[in-house]
Amino acid sequence: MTPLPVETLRSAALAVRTHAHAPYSKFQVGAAVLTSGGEIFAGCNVENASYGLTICAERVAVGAAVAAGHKQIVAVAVVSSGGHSPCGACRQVLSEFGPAMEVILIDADDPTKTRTTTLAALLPEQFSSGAL
Ligand SMILES: O=c1ccn([C@H]2C[C@H](O)[C@@H](CO)O2)c(=O)[nH]1
Repeated sequence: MTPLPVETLRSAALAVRTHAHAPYSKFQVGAAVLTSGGEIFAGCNVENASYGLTICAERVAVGAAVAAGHKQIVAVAVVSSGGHSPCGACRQVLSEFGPAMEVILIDADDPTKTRTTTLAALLPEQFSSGAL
């Protein structure tokens, strides 16, 4: 298996995080997804004055990949203060396009503090098209 371009994903996630629209929570998140073809798409969280219409960084990144015609995701890098893992909704949306993807979690306060897990570990017994 080809090694993951962790540094490139980390740079993309760190760069896009600077564009986060997070005036309410002040919690900025950047995400970068890697497609099976090697392309990288990035997204940041986009909050809204209504609060409930906020879109997470991971889902913005997935949307960018899909909008560009890429539906197979092999890895996602997420950067936030503390290096937190994706929320439940994002785990489910990510699973649609890569149930076995690698998940790289980066602490924005110290980007050398990076840990890697898998979506299968974060979301066991994924609900998928196979159920329908
Ligand atoms: O997985 C997550 C969890 C939260 N957020 C964003 C949503 C909101 O803007 C802020 C605080 O929840 O962080 C993400 O982007 N991804």
